[in-house]
Amino acid sequence: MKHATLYRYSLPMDSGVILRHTRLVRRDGLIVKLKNGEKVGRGEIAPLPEFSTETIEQAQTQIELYLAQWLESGEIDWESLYPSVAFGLSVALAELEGEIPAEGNFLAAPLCSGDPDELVEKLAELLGEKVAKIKVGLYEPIRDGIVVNMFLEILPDLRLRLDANRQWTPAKAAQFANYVNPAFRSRIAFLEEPCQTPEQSLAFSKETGIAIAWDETLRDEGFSLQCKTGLSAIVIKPTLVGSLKTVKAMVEQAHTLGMEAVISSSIESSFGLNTLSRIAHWLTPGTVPGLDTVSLFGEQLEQAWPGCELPLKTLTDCEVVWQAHQ
Ligand SMILES: O=C(O)CCC(=O)c1ccccc1C(=O)O
Ligand SMILES: [Mg+2]
Repeated sequence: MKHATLYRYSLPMDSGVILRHTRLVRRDGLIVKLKNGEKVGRGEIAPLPEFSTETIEQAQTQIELYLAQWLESGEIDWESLYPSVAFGLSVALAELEGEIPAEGNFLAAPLCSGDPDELVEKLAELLGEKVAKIKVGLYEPIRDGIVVNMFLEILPDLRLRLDANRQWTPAKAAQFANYVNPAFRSRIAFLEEPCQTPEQSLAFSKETGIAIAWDETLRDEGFSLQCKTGLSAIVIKPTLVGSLKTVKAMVEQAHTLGMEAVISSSIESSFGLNTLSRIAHWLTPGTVPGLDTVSLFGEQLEQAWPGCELPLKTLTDCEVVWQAHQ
């Protein structure tokens, strides 16, 4: 007997979470639970406002339709699924078959504001590679350059991931680089999306010697991954990209081209982050994932993130919005 249950959650966020131009006050998402005999599999469907093309309402309507089809025939037309639905459903099906190893990689690269004391404290606790992520592009590029240079100067074993989310013109990107000592630039593991277009970002990397990474570019219409001078990594957000099969293909393609592939959070709940840490350990075992987002929440869901002491809501506390069996 097959059984499907869809839970809807709504978790409070920490006050300061801003996504592009929207304050994220609550995080809404779905947990799909599949049962087939004694086997159980669960996945999270959580389109991210300002980044996903689909809304939570559209995702819920679609998964309800596809769960009915799964119960009836088991057939799924993956091409027509929204990325967040494809990812969550593919995880639940993979979990049914025990395909995703239980062990997770919880050594997430700490996401830092610009407070040196906070970063020094977080890094002291880090086991493994001392790599941290700093968002740039929110203030003047000169300030960003001074802050990044300071971190690299005071912490000689630190490597930094930076992320400008395509905020800079070429001139602003050059201003930023001018304040980063050339001797330190090799410890910038990559700068995600420095400029408004991929072409400008590649030119920036060639001019400054600072390695870059694709994040938003992976989701541009008609994108295909190619080896480029200065392009050292891709940052894969499974909730924004699609099914596990699609994610695995992207990781394998990046590795074949000699690039790093980073499994990255789309601000899923602690339940979803636990799943992503297992996928990261499974598909990208030599790479620190970008999953340090649980502290953006006011509450955890079903599975706590290691070391996080936020209150834990269980699935039984969530609303069942759809269920059926065959
Ligand atoms: O990648 C990480 O380390 C954390 C995830 C992250 O930075 C992020 C989270 C939500 C939306 C966009 C981004 C981003 O990488 O641009
Ligand atoms: Mg990014």
